[in-house]
Amino acid sequence: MDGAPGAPLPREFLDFLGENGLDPSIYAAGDCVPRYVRVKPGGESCLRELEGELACEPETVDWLPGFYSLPPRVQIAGTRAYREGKLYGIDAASGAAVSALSVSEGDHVLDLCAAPGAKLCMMLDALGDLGSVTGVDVSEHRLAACRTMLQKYAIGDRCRLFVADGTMFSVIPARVHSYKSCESMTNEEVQTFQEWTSRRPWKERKRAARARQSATSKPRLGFENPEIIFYGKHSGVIGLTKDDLYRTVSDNELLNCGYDKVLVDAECTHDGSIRHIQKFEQWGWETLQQRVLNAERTDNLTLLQLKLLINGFRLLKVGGTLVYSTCSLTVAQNEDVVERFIKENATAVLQEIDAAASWPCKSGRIPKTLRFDPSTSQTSGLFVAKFTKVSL
Ligand SMILES: C[S@@+](CC[C@H](N)C(=O)[O-])C[C@H]1O[C@@H](n2cnc3c(N)ncnc32)[C@H](O)[C@@H]1O
Repeated sequence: MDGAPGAPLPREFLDFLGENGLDPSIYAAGDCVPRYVRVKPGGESCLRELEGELACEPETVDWLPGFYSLPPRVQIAGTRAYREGKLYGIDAASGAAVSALSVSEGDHVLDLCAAPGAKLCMMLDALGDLGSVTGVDVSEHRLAACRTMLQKYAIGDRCRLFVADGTMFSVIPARVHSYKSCESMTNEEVQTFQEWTSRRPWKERKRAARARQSATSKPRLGFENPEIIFYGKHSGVIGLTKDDLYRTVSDNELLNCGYDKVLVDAECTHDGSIRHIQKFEQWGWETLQQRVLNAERTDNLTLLQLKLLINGFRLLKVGGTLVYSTCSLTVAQNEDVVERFIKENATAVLQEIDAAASWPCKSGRIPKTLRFDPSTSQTSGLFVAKFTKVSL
């Protein structure tokens, strides 16, 4: 298989699609899927300038407010609007997954697989002047990129970021801490979190370096202690003690004080992402075998996806909303995971995504779940399921 652009997909990948009941023709749209950008609320004036710089007109995405489509091969990184943090690249199907969560002012939101963070940025914009977003990712360097994004787009005020295993993460929402912190603040001896700065005091940097060193000698997955790597001014962290921040509550208490909204945008084989698949033309098709097609990896992934979904749901309050999404189109990583999850979680109920009536997607194998496929949606491939937690 040569690496020429537009080269046919390799036999192994076609076999993978066949085994998973996927029609290879959905990839035929690959070269025509537009590039999407989201303009930050209030930044729409940059569109005229963008049109001049890119010599093409950004087209409004009718079904998704704030989104614009551009020709597939346009590069936005050199534009002024991008450099000045007025827009960022995010696929429209990803935007739909966030939209399905219906984040509103005052919500306390958990993003359990947050990095590199385009969806997290979109959720922060929806928060307004109240609430918080807690971003979690197991990959420190990917989450550091997410922190850079928050700083670039100046939207991190109500956000906190934890390097942690999402299958075990247990930090409670910011509103629960703030109640407790009033009591703990009376003891001046207790060390509390100060305003976040990238320039940490020498002692703290030394401690973090020691922690990092010992972490590299242990496998990262399975670690139990989350590490906070960023918190904004109004994220509810300042003034807390470490004990307060990392205080856990029982599963029963979580029913009342859990997160209002949870996004589980789970790690997956990325086979629905046409741009991701195209990258293997440069990386070499043999790496596709290891990173996408390997059956053992897929089995481990489906287990990871289920565990992430179960833990995300555990941290959701009664009446709250959880969205599960992947950029794989295989049934094993989507409907099968959803089915197993519902079977084991009696309080989880699938919800209709009302806004989807105008979206260019199809129903998944399970009613109320959705599939965006590149050929019909003109977006990257994505699966979305929305749940609520009912009390029994
Ligand atoms: C599909 S990406 C998330 C994309 C992200 N939501 C966005 O919009 O930019 C999946 C992420 O899951 C993370 N991940 C993998 N295993 C994890 C785990 N056990 N806990 C938390 N995050 C995990 C990966 O590091 C990766 O960043």
